[in-house]
Amino acid sequence: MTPDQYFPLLTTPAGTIRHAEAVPLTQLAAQFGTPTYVYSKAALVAAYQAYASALAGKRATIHYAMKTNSNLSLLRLFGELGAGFDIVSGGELQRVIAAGCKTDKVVFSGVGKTADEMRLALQHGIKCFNLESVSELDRLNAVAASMGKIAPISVRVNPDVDAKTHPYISTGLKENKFGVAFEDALPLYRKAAALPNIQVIGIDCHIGSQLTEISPYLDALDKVLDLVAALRAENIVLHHLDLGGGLGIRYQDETPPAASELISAILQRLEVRGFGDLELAFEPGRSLVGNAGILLTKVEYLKHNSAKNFAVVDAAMNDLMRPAMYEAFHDMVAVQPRNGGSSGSAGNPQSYDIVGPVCESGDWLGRNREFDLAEGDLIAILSAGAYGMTMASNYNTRGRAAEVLVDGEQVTLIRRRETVEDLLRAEQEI
Ligand SMILES: Cc1ncc(COP(=O)(O)O)c(C=O)c1O
Ligand SMILES: N[C@@H](CCCC[NH3+])C(=O)O
Repeated sequence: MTPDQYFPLLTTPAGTIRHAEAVPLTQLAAQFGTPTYVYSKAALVAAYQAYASALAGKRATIHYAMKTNSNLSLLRLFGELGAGFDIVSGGELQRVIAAGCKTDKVVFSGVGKTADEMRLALQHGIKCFNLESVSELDRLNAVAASMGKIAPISVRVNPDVDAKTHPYISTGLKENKFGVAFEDALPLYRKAAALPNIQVIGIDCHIGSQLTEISPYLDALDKVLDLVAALRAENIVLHHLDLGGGLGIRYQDETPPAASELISAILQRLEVRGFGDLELAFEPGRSLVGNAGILLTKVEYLKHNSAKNFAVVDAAMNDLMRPAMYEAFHDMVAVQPRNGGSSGSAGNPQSYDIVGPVCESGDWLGRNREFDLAEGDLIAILSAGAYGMTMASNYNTRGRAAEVLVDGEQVTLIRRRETVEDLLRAEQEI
């Protein structure tokens, strides 16, 4: 796997500077500073089109799971391409509105929806609430009644299948907090169908994230279809089937199926089981943005002791949480490889731990990486478009990174770097 297969990272003909599309990363660092998230419009569009073309001719909606990366410019781009959104908070709905996107293709997931969030979603006429408990159903019915509205719902079913992913990002097992246990779903639907301010419209299932195999999807689908059939027998007819998100990407050596392979396997199973007529919904996140983004960072210091070589960079766990949180692997490349080496390892390579300036031993971004480095060098951390900026924090009073969108030769700053004034403002207002 070469870096260009993760992200359109190009090398100049002279082999000296990596580019994001047509723009040298050195130029972006000089213009916007570091750390900076850089996204490729071409990569975003290609990832979306992979789903859209696999679903061409079908009644289906792609709801971008915006928790993955909720920058307004990305939302606008996906909205223009035809996407709806999967949200998990009222704040995310306000982002959809701020981006100028339609709210009638929004599905609302999450185990803890507040009454205020329900009200906001009902005011804006979202497509569907993906319900995760019986208490939530009662609350939604009451909120909708108080507004004189009917709330459209799906039940998010927890099919108890092993998604074969990291335990922290598996959501479809009994012990996970998500969804309604398979055996409780039918009674919940019966109850929902009888409530005056609820309209049953669909069924939903999301079994986890960073899935690299098709079989767990099909196992979940089979169980969900059993429920659809049981509901039909009781005259509870569903209009759509939402299979969630979860498709993995390649960070290192994973071999996830392409979106087209996953979708064709799902469509085939639906046909075989006699449910080819169901309208479909998907909630992809990571597979749309993960490999469309990098985090550009600068080496501040090289530090050596008898056990380790450290490259202290200006990005940290507060910018990219995934290594600290899940021991996740993110590949890295030198922006100006020395001596023509692709990762900067051709001259005097050494094994480095790439660490940030935050006061935690867990503040590392990569371990035992071969690099030929000097202080001041730039490193591109790959596969950083998903769950990067959205999980960033201000720990150590560090302003969050800038975000830049590249489209060919065109560069747009889509979020400026946070200043300390930004961080102090809410406290000084009191
Ligand atoms: C309900 C729901 N839908 C969609 C997603 C998107 O998942 P992914 O980024 O793995 O595609 C998530 C996150 O795992 C989720 O919780
Ligand atoms: N935040 C996780 C994925 C969580 C998925 C949310 N349901 C990650 O970085 O991989």
